[in-house]
Amino acid sequence: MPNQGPKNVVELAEAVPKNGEVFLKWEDLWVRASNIKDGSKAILKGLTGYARPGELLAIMGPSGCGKSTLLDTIAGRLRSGTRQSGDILINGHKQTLAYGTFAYVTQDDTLLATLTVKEAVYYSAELQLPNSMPKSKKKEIADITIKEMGLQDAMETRIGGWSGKGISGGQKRRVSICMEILTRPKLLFLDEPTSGLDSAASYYVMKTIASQCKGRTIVASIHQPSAEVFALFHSLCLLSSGRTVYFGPASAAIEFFALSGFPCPTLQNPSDHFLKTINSDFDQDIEEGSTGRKTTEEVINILIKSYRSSDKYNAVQSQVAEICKQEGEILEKRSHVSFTNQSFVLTRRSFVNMCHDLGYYWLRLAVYVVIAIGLGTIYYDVGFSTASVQARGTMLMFVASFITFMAIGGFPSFVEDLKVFQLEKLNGHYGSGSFVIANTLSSMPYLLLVSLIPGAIAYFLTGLQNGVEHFIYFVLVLFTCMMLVESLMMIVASIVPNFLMGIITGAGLQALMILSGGFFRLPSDLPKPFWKYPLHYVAFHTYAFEGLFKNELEGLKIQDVQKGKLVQMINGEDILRNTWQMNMNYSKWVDLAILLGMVVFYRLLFLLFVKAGEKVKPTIRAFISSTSPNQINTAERHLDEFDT
Ligand SMILES: Nc1ncnc2c1ncn2[C@@H]1O[C@H](COP(=O)(O)OP(=O)(O)OP(=O)(O)O)[C@@H](O)[C@H]1O
Repeated sequence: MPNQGPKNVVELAEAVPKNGEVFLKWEDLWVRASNIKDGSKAILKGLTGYARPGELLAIMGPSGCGKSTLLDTIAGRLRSGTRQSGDILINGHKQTLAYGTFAYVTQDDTLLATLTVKEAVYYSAELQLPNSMPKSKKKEIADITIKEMGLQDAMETRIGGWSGKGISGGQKRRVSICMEILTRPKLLFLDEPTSGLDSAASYYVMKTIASQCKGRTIVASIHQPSAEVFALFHSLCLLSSGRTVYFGPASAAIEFFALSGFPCPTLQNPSDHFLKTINSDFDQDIEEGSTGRKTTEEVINILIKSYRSSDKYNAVQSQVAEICKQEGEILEKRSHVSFTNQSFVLTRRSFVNMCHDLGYYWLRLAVYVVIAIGLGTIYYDVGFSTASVQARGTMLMFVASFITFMAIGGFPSFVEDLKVFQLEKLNGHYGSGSFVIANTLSSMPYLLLVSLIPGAIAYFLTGLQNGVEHFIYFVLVLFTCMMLVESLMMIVASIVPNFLMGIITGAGLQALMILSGGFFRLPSDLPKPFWKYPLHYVAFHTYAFEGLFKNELEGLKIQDVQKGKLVQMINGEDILRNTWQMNMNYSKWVDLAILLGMVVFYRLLFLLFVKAGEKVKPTIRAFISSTSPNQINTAERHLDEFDT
């Protein structure tokens, strides 16, 4: 049975710290969106309503009527490009919803495709449930929640996504809900929790959600609920083009429509009737009692007028005034799992994800092995003649630039990771620092493998300088360069929103760095502005070429043979200085140290960009809400009111 009944819910409620109940009210809420193409338009037009503990409030309306915008606005996560005005009070106070005081299930399912349902929920439980709770208890809560969402049969199935088929869309929806209700939040927002679910699954999911209402405030936007699901709602907020058509007890909506002249036909699902009546996207005339047919726009206006003159409207106003008077507790931010624990759990999760995802490293390993064999056969046993100097140089250049360049191949997988991170960060599960640490640590063993195996094949087939130290140095430079390319791509991903544009940008940046690295044009021949200063010194390829060349030629004697006779032995150091114009004032280890320093710098830069985004967005939001009464100016209001 998917629903384990209220017993488990009560047990779980006791397992998490008890917070106070949450009363939410919004009054005269206006939201306008501005974009270059359409100019400025009102999305929400003077909405007033409330949500109370112990109740499930459903926001319904045709597609595009503003359901998600209303949820986002009351949850304090309105997207950029929008302005709002009006009051939103939580327990009678203007307060920002902090971590642990609420949960938000978004409309899109952003999940790690390679994890199984069980893994995804277990890791989420470890990340969200308090440090003090034993691991066994966290697992128990995760198991119960999985069962409540009817996912017990899919526990061992991969979630799946762009890289392969996994659970169904409806099951993904349930996994997303599952992960957000693990902490049994006092305030829960759900944006279309039943989209993609069949009618039975919708019913069970909504029944589970409704069964958790005790002491909790739940607001859900919903499309087309069945009659059985509709019966689970306590209150209904019906919207049309950002205006309230009805707000009040869900059970009284049928009567309201009937009294307004649009009775629900017998045997018709009430929610179907409501949505059909107020959907102006397909302007069909609607029969109204004895007065004949009306356009949908006319019908909506009749309903809005009818609502504003009804006792339901007055009841909402007095309920809102009542809630305003109750000065309840300020919601306390729940403490996060410790930073060390977050990093540890995320590292494990990321390691498993990388292992399961063929595209992250395994495919790259296979391609690198093929390329390494190719390199090894082309430069097979390169020898010690003067001709070998050029061969060694081009072979090392290929390794330092083109092999590392292909580390870009992991970008699509990283972009998927980043989406999950951004959502979980928004929901407050963990911070950017632990994500960066986890991603760095989990990728290291794979990068080492990807550098070691193909590196060894290419190194020994080519017959590069003998000695363990030389080989280890070669692998370390390859490993560090790959980390650098990955770090560079992380920075690109945090700035460029689109994955194709990200690949093009990352490839372009690397091409510029390869050009200025001192191989294709010797350092002294590089044009001074830009190519030499600063690019030659900024490009990591400069230090990679320098380190690998020094590693190969220092201590090596090159035989200058002419007409079968050995004319002279040339010192590798002389070749480095005179032919390749290498800076010999410092050792190859300094080059490696510079490369490692760059890895740290790039990762910190990524963290900074993510943090900057984190800081800027709330500041903008705070600015919007602090100046909210004047944000939508009077002229705009008049225009919108005229519209309504
Ligand atoms: N930031 C924005 N900029 C411009 N327009 C926006 C913005 N956010 C929302 N809109 C527009 O506002 C309207 C309402 O959007 P919203 O996502 O709230 O609708 P919805 O009722 O949740 O729709 P659906 O049921 O299809 O998800 C839509 O026409 C949408 O295009």
